[in-house]
Amino acid sequence: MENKRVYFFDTTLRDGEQTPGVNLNQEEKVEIALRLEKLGIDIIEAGFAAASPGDAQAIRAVAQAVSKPMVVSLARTNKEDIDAVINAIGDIDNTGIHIFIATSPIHRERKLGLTKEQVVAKAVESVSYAAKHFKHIEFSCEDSTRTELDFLCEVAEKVIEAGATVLNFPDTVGYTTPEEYIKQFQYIKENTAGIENIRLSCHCHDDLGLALSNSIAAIKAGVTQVEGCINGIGERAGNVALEEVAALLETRKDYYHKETGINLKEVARTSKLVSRLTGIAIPPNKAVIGGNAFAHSSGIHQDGVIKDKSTYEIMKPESIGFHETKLVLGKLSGRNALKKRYEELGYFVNDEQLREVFKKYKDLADRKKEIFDEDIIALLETQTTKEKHSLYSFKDFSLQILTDNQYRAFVNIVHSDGSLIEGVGEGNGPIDALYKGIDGALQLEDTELVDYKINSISQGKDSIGEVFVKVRKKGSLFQGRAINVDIIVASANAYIDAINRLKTPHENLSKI
Ligand SMILES: CC(=O)SCCNC(=O)CCNC(=O)[C@H](O)C(C)(C)COP(=O)(O)OP(=O)(O)OC[C@H]1O[C@@H](n2cnc3c(N)ncnc32)[C@H](O)[C@@H]1OP(=O)(O)O
Ligand SMILES: CC(C)C(=O)C(=O)O
Ligand SMILES: [Mg+2]
Repeated sequence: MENKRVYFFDTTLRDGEQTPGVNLNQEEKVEIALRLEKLGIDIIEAGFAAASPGDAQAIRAVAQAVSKPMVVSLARTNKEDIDAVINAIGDIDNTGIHIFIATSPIHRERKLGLTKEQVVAKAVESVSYAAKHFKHIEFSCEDSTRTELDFLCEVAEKVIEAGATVLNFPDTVGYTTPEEYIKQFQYIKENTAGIENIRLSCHCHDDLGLALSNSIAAIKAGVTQVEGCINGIGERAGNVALEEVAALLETRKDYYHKETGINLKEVARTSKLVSRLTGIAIPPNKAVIGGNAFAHSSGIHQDGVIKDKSTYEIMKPESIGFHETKLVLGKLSGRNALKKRYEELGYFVNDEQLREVFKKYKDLADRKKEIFDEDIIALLETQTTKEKHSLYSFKDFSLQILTDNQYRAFVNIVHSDGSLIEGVGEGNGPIDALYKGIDGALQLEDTELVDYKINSISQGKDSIGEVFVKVRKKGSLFQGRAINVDIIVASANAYIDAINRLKTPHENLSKI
């Protein structure tokens, strides 16, 4: 009967630590291991005991800290490395060893300087020695995918005889293809005596972006253990991301018919922890765990998701521990997404308001990369303010630089009856010139600007500027407010907003 259970072997603490720049101390390894236990990982490779006394201690600490997963350490085919593992964890229950040697011609000849016979001899000798101390012995033929198939079978057969219980055939340099990897496993299964009693394992690197495809191909070929790292970290382009394998087997259970021990709800938490402790950021577009994995930004997709999430989501964000689907507002969003976001923020807009605010929204989105909640609230608030006070509206302006700080502004304002009013003003800086131009256009002789404030409403250098002004006329104060990505336009609109209020006296701020 086909074996349905796929065992998850996590090597975040060993191959993951081989990510350039990553260095995990004992406490960090234990913290990650405890999280991996919650995730439901079957085997944790906690390090390489011979690498340093600190790593040996960390492996021991991990083995003492977790109770369910088996803990193993990597070792080369020499007595010193194996002794380092025995000393680190040999006395702790539920531990094992992972011994490897490269088998490909390039590694044998150029790296190890060993013949095929010598490689076999080292493999057999080390496995036999380790078998005196461990029941669980994984053996890996490093660079298996560039190794002669018959030689792989020969090594496999000999280490099985010597006591290996798991055989791993790594695609060390991310070289194989799914079809080729399947054929490799089929060949090994058909031509290696004793292989039927052995757990077969795959270990895929992502140099050509095929780590997931190759791992899943291996599983299709009958492999029952998959090795990888959380967030796909690891040597060079990294290892297969285990969360991707788990999500794939779960989401396409209808196709693969496999069982795992993985609790997918722990994926997001585990991924964040590994990212934080390794310092390796998760790219936003990363499958399953990226910040955009459950974010929708285009109007047609957002509309579909509002109507039924399954239109564009094949997994539920909650099922892997994320909070919710995100509709990201931007240039490509439509009315339905904007309306929904307003509702979520507690603003209920009618169709007419939505039509009007949507025009402004698109205008803003053309100029601004990211639209934040503050932006759209501000759009709505100026919209409703404008609906109330609209005697004058600002049309446009142009500026001339005269000398140093001296500017001349040409201002066009539209009266509610449709007539155009022009004004020219000179001042100290662009805003002063602009305001003098507005004063000139509207003949505001007895008004005085008493306050001017500018804030950035949202985030980023293209954020919206919010301008507040206070204008005094005959002892009364009138406030104006406006927003725009262009702070000069915001300044003009805020001033005209105050003037509009001034022309409707019951809206004044205070009597002084
Ligand atoms: C595919 C993989 O990811 S394999 C795991 C890779 N991980 C690591 O290397 C991290 C930990 N490594 C280390 O800390 C160090 O490399 C150590 C402590 C293990 C060894 O350090 P050193 O003794 O200084 O050797 P160095 O790293 O320079 O060279 C590796 C040696 O191991 C030999 N070697 C490599 N693989 C094996 C193997 N599987 N079995 C036996 N010998 C091996 C190499 O031929 C080389 O031998 P040489 O010194 O006789 O030329
Ligand atoms: C040690 C082995 C399993 C390895 O990491 C590889 O071959 O990539
Ligand atoms: Mg590796």
